[in-house]
Amino acid sequence: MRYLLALDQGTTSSRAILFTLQGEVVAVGRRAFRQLYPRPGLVEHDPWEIWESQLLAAQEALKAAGVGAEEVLALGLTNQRETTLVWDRATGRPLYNAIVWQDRRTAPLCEAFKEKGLEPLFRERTGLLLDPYFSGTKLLWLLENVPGLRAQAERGEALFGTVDTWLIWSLTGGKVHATDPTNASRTLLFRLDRLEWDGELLDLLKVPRAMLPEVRPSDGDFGETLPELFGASIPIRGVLGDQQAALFGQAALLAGEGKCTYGTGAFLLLNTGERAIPSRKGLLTTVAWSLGGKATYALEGSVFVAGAAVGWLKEVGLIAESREVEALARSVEDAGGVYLVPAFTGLGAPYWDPYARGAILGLTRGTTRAHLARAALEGVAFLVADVAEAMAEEAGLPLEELRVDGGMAENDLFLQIQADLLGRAVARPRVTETTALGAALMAGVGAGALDPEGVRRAWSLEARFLPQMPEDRRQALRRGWQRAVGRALGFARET
Ligand SMILES: Nc1ncnc2c1ncn2[C@@H]1O[C@H](COP(=O)(O)OP(=O)(O)O)[C@@H](O)[C@H]1O
Ligand SMILES: O=P(O)(O)OC[C@H](O)CO
Repeated sequence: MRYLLALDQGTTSSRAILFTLQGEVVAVGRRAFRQLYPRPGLVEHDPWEIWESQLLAAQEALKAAGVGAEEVLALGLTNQRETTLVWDRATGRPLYNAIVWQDRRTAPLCEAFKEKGLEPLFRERTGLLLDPYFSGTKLLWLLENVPGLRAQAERGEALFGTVDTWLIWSLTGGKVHATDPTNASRTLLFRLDRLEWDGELLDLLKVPRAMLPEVRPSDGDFGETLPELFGASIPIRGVLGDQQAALFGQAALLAGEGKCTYGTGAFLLLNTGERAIPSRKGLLTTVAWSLGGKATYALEGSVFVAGAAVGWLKEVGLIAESREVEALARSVEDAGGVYLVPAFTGLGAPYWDPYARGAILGLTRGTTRAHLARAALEGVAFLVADVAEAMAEEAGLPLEELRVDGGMAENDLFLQIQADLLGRAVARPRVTETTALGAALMAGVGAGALDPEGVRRAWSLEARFLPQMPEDRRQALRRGWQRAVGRALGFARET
């Protein structure tokens, strides 16, 4: 029993990593799946593709390591959050595509709730805002638009889940319908202080209670995988949302410690300990994890587009591969006065405008591909700097150093830009798959083989980026950025 298996179901790929109990990577499996964009602003995944890609990735990791399932102590599961699924209890058949966290279709629904003055109630109970990002209005949309779904849900025949719940259901062959508080805390249906579904919010969003999963602690018992999947059954002992898993995997275990993960989006989380700190500056209050039923909270700044901006550069043919962006952006000293606001799916923290759209400003005849590439990297770094500033003011806990991970954190130039625009050090650990590491370590804790100190021991520094930009230059750039954001806000409202 020497291994922990992490399943990391992300927005663009499903990964599985086999770790030793000390948090060393043994083998990796990875499968991409399709992104479905039925109309501008809509983003869906096929639930079967989520499941199949995740299963194949896990089988691939075990095979690559030459390790049998009976040697795996426990499985930890982590996932893209908020993405909303519904399926049939009897057959396990999905009743619609998964509506992805980036999807903006419920902007009008959110607006209607806001007009009724309900945002303060949602904010106080759930720590969230009324934005299409979260599961609650996506589920309401499904209940109102999928023929027959509401009646099925009321009879307990249709189930709701975020991606963790869908995968636990699939892994256990439909025996377990459960989630954990970190995932539940992203639905707009869950009370932060009591760690339970909120009856009043369920009524407002007209969600039948019978379709909701049971909420178990992040280090709880989530059943066992079907033996035929991996050759023997593996206990599922850790479940948490991917950003919270990265916070755990970055060993940000104490209040005042934080991290930013740059995957498809960028998510800055600050551990606030036992205190759930309400935000007035566009941050979210969320559950970091619950260990043995005791919750640790976090403040979160959610930036919807990070690596996805680099993905877009690829789609429009400016680069052939994501990693090429670094050399291209490095070939110029600065962005030449160009600002790229990556509001492709609206803006999240701290602006929260589902009608914002991407914008490129400051173009001249001298603007080159390289300037655009650099402006894309800077746009992400500016948004994270906006979030970090709000966070420092609100929590009264200034981040001394930002721990970073995720696909985009492989890019040294980007991390230097981030340190410069933040005016703070940025630290990259040796294991950058911290999301998977966090899930594996949580499973180790759930299985009784590790304590949180073991998590701290698993972290080590690989590189540190120190701010080098003069303060007056930083301020001037950030003022230019604010002007550019002002132009992007509200752009899609008319359409
Ligand atoms: N060298 C790089 N520079 C900038 N962005 C990169 C680089 N390598 C990968 N990315 C971006 O990182 C993202 C993938 O990161 P990952 O952590 O795997 O995301 P997710 O978990 O959201 O699927 C992609 O959007 C990709 O464009
Ligand atoms: O798939 P990622 O890593 O971009 O994470 C997605 C977030 O969980 C969305 O809230």
